[in-house]
Amino acid sequence: MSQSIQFSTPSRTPHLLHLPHSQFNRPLSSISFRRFPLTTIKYTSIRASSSSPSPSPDLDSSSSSSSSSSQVLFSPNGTGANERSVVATTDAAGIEVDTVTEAELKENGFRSTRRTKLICTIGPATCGFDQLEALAVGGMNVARLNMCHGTRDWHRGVVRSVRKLNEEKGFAVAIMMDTEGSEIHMGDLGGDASAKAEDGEVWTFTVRAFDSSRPERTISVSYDGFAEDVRVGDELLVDGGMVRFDVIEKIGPDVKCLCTDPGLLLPRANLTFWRDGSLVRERNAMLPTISSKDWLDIDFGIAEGVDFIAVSFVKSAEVINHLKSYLAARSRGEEIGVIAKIESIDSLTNLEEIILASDGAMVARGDLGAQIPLEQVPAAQQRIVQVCRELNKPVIVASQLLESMIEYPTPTRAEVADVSEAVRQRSDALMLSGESAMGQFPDKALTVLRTVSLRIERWWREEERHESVPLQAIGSTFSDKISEEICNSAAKMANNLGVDAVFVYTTSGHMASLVSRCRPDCPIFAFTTTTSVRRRLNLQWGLIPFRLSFSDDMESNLNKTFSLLKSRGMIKSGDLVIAVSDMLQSIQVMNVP
Ligand SMILES: Nc1ncnc2c1ncn2[C@@H]1O[C@H](COP(=O)(O)OP(=O)(O)O)[C@@H](O)[C@H]1O
Ligand SMILES: C=C(OP(=O)(O)O)C(=O)O
Ligand SMILES: [K+]
Ligand SMILES: [Mg+2]
Repeated sequence: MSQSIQFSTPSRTPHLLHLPHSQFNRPLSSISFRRFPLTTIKYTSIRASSSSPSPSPDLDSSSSSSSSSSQVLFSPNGTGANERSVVATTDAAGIEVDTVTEAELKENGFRSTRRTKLICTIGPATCGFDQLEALAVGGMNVARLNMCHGTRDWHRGVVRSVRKLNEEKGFAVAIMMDTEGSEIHMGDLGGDASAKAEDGEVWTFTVRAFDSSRPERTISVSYDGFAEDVRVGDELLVDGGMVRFDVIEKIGPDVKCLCTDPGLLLPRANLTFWRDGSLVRERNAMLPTISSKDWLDIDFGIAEGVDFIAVSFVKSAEVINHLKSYLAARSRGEEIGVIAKIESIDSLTNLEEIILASDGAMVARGDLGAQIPLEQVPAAQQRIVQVCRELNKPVIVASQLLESMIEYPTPTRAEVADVSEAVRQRSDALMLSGESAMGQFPDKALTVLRTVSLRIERWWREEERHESVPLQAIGSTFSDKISEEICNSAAKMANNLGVDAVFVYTTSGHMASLVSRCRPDCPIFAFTTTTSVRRRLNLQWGLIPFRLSFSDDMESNLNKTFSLLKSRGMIKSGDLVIAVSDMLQSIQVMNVP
């Protein structure tokens, strides 16, 4: 027996309504001012136990709007080629689930699942198929490709391996392509892994390109205007201050610099120059956010079907809108999410409008810390996370989370505290950069993110620190407002009733994001109809995305889901579930039969 509230609209669920006037049978969208009487609140009860406990052809055929693959339920991190082939060949009802999630749900129950999502930058240390699989098994939700490094062929190889992993093992690892952007950076050191600059040495930074090997103590610079813009007396910072130089002389394309803070120069390291204590950024402001090379990379991303494009050095909402319309015109069908990287002063100035225009944001602390004083970075992080939460956009905290693990197998205590803080702020995702791209311990670094996330999330729940921050209303259409209210209520009910899980049935993924935004205590099982939406949902806090074909008949959907999940031991009779749906705009509370 379930208890339910349904917000019924005639266009969506005509069979639920008993409307007195024929005008009410007009589609919702065609009625402008008289929407309120159309929306009825209906208390009804649905028997969720009316069908057999195991999947049956009848159950599946009841979802008439579904595609022929309606029998297959994909979980977030699947495995089991055997089961897949059974499904493919017998067309029988089945479930595909990876050993990691399945074991987690079976052994420890719903509550044990990790809510914070994990992103790994893929590089030479992790680009092999087995290495990628190890990351997926270790909890990687999103693989990031930094187009600053590597060739397109190299990146294509990684994209295809991740896709193969998803197809063969049932994972839903999303791919995020990160643009190079046109800020100033060093060249690639002619193949050297690094170069050591010592105190008092004079180095040459030049806009000349080298045909053969790199001359001693010479660094090429990506930006042609460099020698022109820089002045004698300026301070030159590599990677926001990892190495420092004073500009002492300019000779044509060459700029002579005296090393004042020694350190390791890494290929393609970011360069900033400072004058009288302030960042010089006049010329940077004139560089395009998306360079011509970036546009080629974006075309590559569209062709390879990446899930997200992260835009480096965003300055305004305009560039995000521009890219989004480009993507809408080019990427037919499959949507690509645009993530704004907040890593410049301009992006902080225009934060709200940038985030509003984007599909998510990244706190890119590496470059941000080179553009604003380091002591301001934590407050900026807190603000970005908060604004994203308010505006319902996923937010990623990135860079140097476990930097020491590039070289060492265990993190510093300060790094663990930093990861904890990002989890405590309830950001959607944490990102590894060098730790997974070229570090010596990528799997161990991922394990640290996983275990720290789990522990801090548990602590949060044990302390019953339910959110007191009121979330502002964001829906613009009446239908969106209803969805938002349903999700807010569902999350509140879930906490108050101590339910085991919220189930959300969503086609676009929007309803799932609204539940995620409330950060309920229990995990959120998000059922969606396409693999691309399923992958995109994998970036958002608390969502365990499944692909499932479903109809607008919630009773049938619930019965089917219960059967499929029960048959694999992922839920059991008596578990308390709240189900919300965006087709029906309903909330139902029930025990699994
Ligand atoms: N595709 C790649 N190929 C080679 N090296 C890479 C790749 N991606 C990342 N790396 C290495 O990992 C380091 C850290 O990655 P990331 O933080 O994304 O880049 P950056 O240091 O340029 O901001 C890079 O400096 C680079 O040495
Ligand atoms: C994530 C960042 O960007 P990238 O690694 O591309 O410089 C950053 O600057 O923190
Ligand atoms: K980048
Ligand atoms: Mg950056």
